[in-house]
Amino acid sequence: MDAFQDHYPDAVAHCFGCGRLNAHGHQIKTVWNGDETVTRFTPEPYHTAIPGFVYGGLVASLIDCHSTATAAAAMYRQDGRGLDTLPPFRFVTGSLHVDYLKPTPIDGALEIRGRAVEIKGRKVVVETELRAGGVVTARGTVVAVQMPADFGAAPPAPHR
Ligand SMILES: CCCCCCCCCC(=O)SCCNC(=O)CCNC(=O)[C@H](O)C(C)(C)COP(=O)(O)OP(=O)(O)OC[C@H]1O[C@@H](n2cnc3c(N)ncnc32)[C@H](O)[C@@H]1OP(=O)(O)O
Repeated sequence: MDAFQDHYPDAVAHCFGCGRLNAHGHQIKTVWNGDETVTRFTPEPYHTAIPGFVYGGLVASLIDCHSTATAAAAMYRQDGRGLDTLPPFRFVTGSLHVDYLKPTPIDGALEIRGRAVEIKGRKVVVETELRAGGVVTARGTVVAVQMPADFGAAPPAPHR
């Protein structure tokens, strides 16, 4: 199944967390599962915080990009539009709140599930949980806001 991120226009496909055109990034892939959205991501050994456990910044990044993707998909769904129809919905993070409930083990796939709980104007609030081995280890709330027309007017920096 196509992921939401596979439909991001090239101009906004360079994000470190979710851009398919960022060779150094996480390139997460998110899909619908009923009313929820799901991303699966397997951390690498170098994503370590304390040996055996995932760096919290990675957890936040996964929740962030999963949630902005969920915001866009929820807006398309509300409008009854396909993910690649124009004009595209593009969301950036206005606010990212993460509660770290337990250490996240690094030795296996992580599952991130989210749900749009509010859609109002240009804003979508997304609640997201991250699980390791079926256990919720982090919970996030993201306020995603449709990207203003003048956002990201500069060309993307070249990747090295
Ligand atoms: C599809 C392609 C996407 C690819 C990229 C994925 C992105 C991945 C995640 C990121 O890393 S994005 C980069 C980090 N984020 C930023 O750099 C955003 C910087 N901030 C801004 O550009 C502006 O502050 C922002 C666009 C978020 C909001 O400014 P606006 O002037 O467009 O919003 P406005 O003030 O009109 O507020 C619209 C609604 O959002 C709400 N809002 C805005 N900022 C908020 C905030 N910080 N916290 C809570 N709510 C916020 C605001 O209250 C309001 O809600 P209500 O309609 O209910 O009143």
